[in-house]
Amino acid sequence: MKFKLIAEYFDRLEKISSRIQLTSLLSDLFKNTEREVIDKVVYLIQGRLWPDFTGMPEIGMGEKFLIKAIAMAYGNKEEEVEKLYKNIGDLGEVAYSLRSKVKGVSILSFVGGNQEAGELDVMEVYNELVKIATSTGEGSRDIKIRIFAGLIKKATPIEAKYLVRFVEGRLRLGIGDATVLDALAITFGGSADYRPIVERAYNLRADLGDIARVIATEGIEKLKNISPTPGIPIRPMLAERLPDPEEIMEKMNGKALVDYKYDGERAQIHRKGDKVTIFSRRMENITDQYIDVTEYVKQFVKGDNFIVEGEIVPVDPESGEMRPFQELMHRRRKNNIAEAIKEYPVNLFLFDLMFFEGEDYTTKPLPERRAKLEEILASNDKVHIASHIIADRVDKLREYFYQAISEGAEGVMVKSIGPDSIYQAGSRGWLWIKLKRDYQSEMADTVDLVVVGAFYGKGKRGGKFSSLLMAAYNPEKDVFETVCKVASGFSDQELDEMQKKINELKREQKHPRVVSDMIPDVWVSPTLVAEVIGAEITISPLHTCCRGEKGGLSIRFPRFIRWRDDKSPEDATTNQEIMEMYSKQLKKIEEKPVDENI
Ligand SMILES: Nc1ncnc2c1ncn2[C@@H]1O[C@H](COP(=O)(O)OP(=O)(O)OP(=O)(O)O)[C@@H](O)[C@H]1O
Repeated sequence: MKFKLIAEYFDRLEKISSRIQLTSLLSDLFKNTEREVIDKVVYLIQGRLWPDFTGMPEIGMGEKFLIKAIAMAYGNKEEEVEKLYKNIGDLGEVAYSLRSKVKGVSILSFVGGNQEAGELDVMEVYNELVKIATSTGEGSRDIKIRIFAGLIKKATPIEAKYLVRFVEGRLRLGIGDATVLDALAITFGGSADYRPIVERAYNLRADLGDIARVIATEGIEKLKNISPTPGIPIRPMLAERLPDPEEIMEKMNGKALVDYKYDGERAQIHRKGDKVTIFSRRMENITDQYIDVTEYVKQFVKGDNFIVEGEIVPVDPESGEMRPFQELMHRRRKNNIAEAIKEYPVNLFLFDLMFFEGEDYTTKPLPERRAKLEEILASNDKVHIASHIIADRVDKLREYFYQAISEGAEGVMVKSIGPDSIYQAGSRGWLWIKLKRDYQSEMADTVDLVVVGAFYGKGKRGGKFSSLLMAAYNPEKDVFETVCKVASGFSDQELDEMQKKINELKREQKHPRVVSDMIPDVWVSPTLVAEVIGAEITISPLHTCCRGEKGGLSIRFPRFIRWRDDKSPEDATTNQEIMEMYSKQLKKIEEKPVDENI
C-alpha cells in the first residue's frame, strides 16, 4: 500500500469540520487500506508507532534535528531552512514548500535509484520510522537524521509534510479511540450498530491496532470471542460518585462490599510466565518504576498467567502507615530509580482479579472474583487485599468511611455484590460508587476538564496566554463541550508551562470534536487534561455542556488545581457527570431549611 494515499487522507482529515465527516472519511481510508497493514495505519493516524503500553520509544525528533534532515534531503543550507521556519512556524509546511521547489530536476534523477517520488510503501515508511525510534547509543543522532533525510527525499511534498509532523510528535489529527472504533464498525461490520461488539473487544484488549487487524482479517464474529490477554491492558472499570451514604446504599439495594479507597497509583498487574508487567490507569507501562512490586507479585501471588488490579501506596516502613501519594513522584525519575525504590517503599492493595490461568473473570460477579483473589494471595506484609467489610446498613457504611479516612485513605469504594456485578471494563457505572472525604465543599468534587482554547492576558500578562477554555467529554457523541473559562489558580511556573503546552497544540480552526459557542484567541487540539474546582454549577447561555432550552451548564469561579497527565481527554469528566453534580447541588439547596436560605 502506498504511503501517499495515507498522507492524502491526513490532509483531508485535517481540514474536516465535523465529527460525522471525520468518521466517514476514516472509514473510507480503512476501506482503501490493505488488511495486512491496517494495524500500522491505525497507529500512524494516532501519531504513534505502537500502543503506549508496549513501553517502546516514540520518535519525538527535535526541531534542530529536523532542520538538519530537511536541509540534507533537499540540498539547502540549514540557515535557509531555519529562516523559512521562522516565517512559516511549522516544519511540516517548510518541508512541503522546499520539496515542492525541487522541480528543475526530474523527479526520477532527484530521488535517485529507480524509485519515484510517491512510490513510498507504508511498510517501508513504518520500518524506517521504527529504526529511527529504536536506534540508541553513540552516533545514533546522525543515523536518525540520515534515515529521516533519506525518507523525505523519496517523499512527495504532502508526504514530507506529514512525515515531519509525525516525527516531531505533532501529528495531531485528534482522532480519538472512539472515532476509530466507529469507523471500524462501519467499515467491517457494515454499520455503526456493530460498535458495541468492537468496543467490548477493545475494552478487554486495549490495543486498537490489534482490534483493527482481527476485525479486518478475521471478521466481526471473531471479535465477539475475544478475552483478556496477559500483556495487553484491559481498560479500567470506573466508579460513579455520590456524596450521600444513604443514597449509595439505596443504589446498592441495601448491601455492598465496601473497600478502603487508597490514595496512590492504580496498577493493573499482568503475569505471563516469568514476566510481570504493570500498567497505569492510562494503560502506560510503568513496570520500571515498580520493580519491587513485580517481585512481590511473583513471590506472593500464586499462578503464572493472570491479571490483577490494585493500588500502589507509599508506606512508612517502620510503622506500615500510609504516606502521601506525592511520594510516588520520586519513582518517575529516570535515573537512580533504585534509590527511589529504597527511599520510598510501597505496599500493594489488591481489589480485583480479571483473568486467571486461561479463565476470563471479567464476566463473573465480584464476590467470585474476590474469593479467587483471596485464594491466590499468600500471607505476607507487602501485598494485601484492600481492607473491606460487607455493609448492610447505612450506619455501617458511614462508620467504615470515617475509619478509612482516619487511617489515611481517601474515603471508600462501595461495590455491588449482586449477580450482575461483573468487571465492566472501560466504563463508568453504578456497580462501583466512590465516597470521598472532600465532598464537603459546595461543588462536591473536583472535575477533570479538557483544554479546547486559550485566551491572551491583558496588562502584565499581555501577549501571553492567561486563561483556558475548558470542556467536558460527551462520550455518546464523542465530542468536547465547553463548561468554563479558567483564569485563576496557576502559579507563575504553571503559567510558563502553559505557554509551551498551548503553543504546541494551538490550531487555527476549531477542532471538529469541539462544540463551542465561545471563540477563544486560539483553538487548541483537545489533548490536555486539567483538574479544576469551582464554587458551583450554574445554567449559562455561554456554554455548550448539557445544553437544553435554558442554556448549558457552567462551573462558576473555576480554579486550576493541577495538570492530569495521567488522563487522556476521553477520561475527562463527562457531560453526564456534570449534570449529576448539578442535580445533586439543586437537591441540596432544596433540602436546606428555609431560614438558612434567607
Ligand atoms: N479499593 C479500591 N477499588 C477501586 N479503586 C480504588 C480503590 N482504592 C483506590 N482506588 C483508586 O480510586 C480511583 C478512582 O477514584 P478517583 O475519582 O479518586 O480517581 P480519578 O482518577 O480522579 O477518577 P476515576 O478513576 O474514577 O476517573 C481508581 O482509579 C483507583 O486508582
